[in-house]
Amino acid sequence: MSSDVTILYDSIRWEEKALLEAGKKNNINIQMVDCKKLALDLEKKPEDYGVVIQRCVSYYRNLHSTAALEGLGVKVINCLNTGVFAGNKLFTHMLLKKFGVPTPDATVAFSKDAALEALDTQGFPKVIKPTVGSWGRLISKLNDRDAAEGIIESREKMYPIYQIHYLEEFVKRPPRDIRAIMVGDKIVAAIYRKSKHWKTNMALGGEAEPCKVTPEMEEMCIKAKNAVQGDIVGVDLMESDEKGLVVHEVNNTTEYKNTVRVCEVDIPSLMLNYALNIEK
Ligand SMILES: Nc1ncnc2c1ncn2[C@@H]1O[C@H](COP(=O)(O)OP(=O)(O)OP(=O)(O)O)[C@@H](O)[C@H]1O
Repeated sequence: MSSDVTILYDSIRWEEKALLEAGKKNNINIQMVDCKKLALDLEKKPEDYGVVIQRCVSYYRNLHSTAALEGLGVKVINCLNTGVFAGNKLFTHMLLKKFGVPTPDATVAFSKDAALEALDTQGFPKVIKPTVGSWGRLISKLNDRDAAEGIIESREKMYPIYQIHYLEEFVKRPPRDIRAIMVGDKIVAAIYRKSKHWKTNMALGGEAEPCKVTPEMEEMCIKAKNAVQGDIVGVDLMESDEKGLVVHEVNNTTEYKNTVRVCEVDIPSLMLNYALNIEK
């Protein structure tokens, strides 16, 4: 079967089902491909993919299947560079700075001792994040040296990626952050993620409310998307008491279920139409 758009997934969430439904509704010829069942002959371009919308949850599967398909000449949204850049909080931080997008101040340290020394100098609280990860996992607030010592020591026993100690200023802000969904150069919808916990992720029990898009927010999100060379991304922002809006993350395989629910915008149709119209 040849298709106009391929949805590449490794687990079917609400978002992937919604893309399939939107394809039917808009008469777009789409196919769903389970990446776990895929074996790509790297010597031969697959004929029938059309534009691929990359939806794999697994970081490694996502990155490597994008690399293979893009290398074979298939257009993938988002591209490999976006997977690499947006998939890593340190890489994103450097690019946001380069493109003039306000972002929380950060320090990267390459050993426990160096991290603790930086914390002793800069003070507390700080937020420590794995450079690769999502849903708020393994992100901790370091309130004092005792907490920092324990958390950083346990990270030293984990996979090498967790030994890259990425430390952010703790941003004082209202008890919420913002997720803005960008399709091309437009924020198609945005939500506040409110929570009693300092981590406002939906996966950790945050609640969604519609957020009004301002020109300032849109301009900042376009820059953030371009910084990581993205097409369809979720930009996460905080309203810092000191600095105003700051971008803390760009998601290259963004979830949008709650944004659709509270904003009533047909994001899956907008995504498919964008994919169809993109220059191949
Ligand atoms: N520097 C910070 N200061 C204060 N709060 C922060 C800071 N960084 C993140 N947070 C809070 O912690 C939450 C998780 O952080 P972040 O978005 O970086 O993690 P994540 O694992 O990539 O989550 P997701 O993939 O769901 O966006 C944010 O939604 C925000 O509420």
